[in-house]
Amino acid sequence: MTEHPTNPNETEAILSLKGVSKNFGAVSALTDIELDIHPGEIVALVGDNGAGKSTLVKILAGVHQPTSGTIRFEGQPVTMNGPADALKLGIATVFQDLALCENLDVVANIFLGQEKNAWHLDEVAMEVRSWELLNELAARIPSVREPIASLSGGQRQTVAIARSLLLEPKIIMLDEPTAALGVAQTAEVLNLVERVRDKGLGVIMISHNMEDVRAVADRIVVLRLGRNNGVFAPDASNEELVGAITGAADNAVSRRASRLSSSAPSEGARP
Ligand SMILES: Nc1ncnc2c1ncn2[C@@H]1O[C@H](COP(=O)(O)OP(=O)(O)OP(=O)(O)O)[C@@H](O)[C@H]1O
Repeated sequence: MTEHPTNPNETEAILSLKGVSKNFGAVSALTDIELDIHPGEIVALVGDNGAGKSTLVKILAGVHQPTSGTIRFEGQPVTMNGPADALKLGIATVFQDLALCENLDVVANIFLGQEKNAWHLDEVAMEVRSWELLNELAARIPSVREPIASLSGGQRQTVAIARSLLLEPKIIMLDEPTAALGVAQTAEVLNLVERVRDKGLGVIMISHNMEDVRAVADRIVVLRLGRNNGVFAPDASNEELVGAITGAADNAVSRRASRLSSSAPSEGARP
């Protein structure tokens, strides 16, 4: 893992959640979530199916509104009534489906949804900006005039990430960016995620792949049944992470946790 320039603990959080809950009717999808994201850090959000990861990402993307709790952006409490509000604040999201148009080329996809932008119809300016964004990510795209249909899974993810950087966000959320990618493409996308972090953005990455998470994350935040269930350093063992994710009652993880709770705080799990 590359060294990053700022120590998250010394910088103010860009995004800070306190006591965020979300109910869908009688279903409590999230309860009292606490989460801080600092500039220049990758926070992995992990949890089993139904743990609340997507709900949390949708709240931060402005798709859902929390039932209660406070979201602060750069210290100010904010309300996001829709995805446009999140984008305007500087929170970009790359959803798992990527939302790319197969038949359009890379430039058109990067500028998709920017129809009202002054430069939208300036083909040369758009192409130049597309190359800039891709070069910043050191992305390997053969031509920005290729239709998306001819690109690999990793290249598509790259285009979707480049597009999310167009509006110069401060936070980027990536939902399973390496799902369904092969080994080499996964490595390439993880390098890309690190470059986004090294630009000083706060990155939230949802993943089910603990190897990927440990490879790039600065902190691993576990959700279980809609609640915070521990924050781990990337050197946490698989056993610790799986224990927190599944809540396995009698295993090395729970025994370690009870041992730790009766002694001094440790560097490892902080449930
Ligand atoms: N629109 C909705 N209406 C009702 N319940 C919902 C809605 N969205 C999510 N839920 C419920 O909220 C809980 C959390 O779901 P969520 O999709 O956020 O979990 P997840 O961690 O993203 O799971 P997965 O890894 O399977 O995507 C689940 O019990 C789910 O059924």
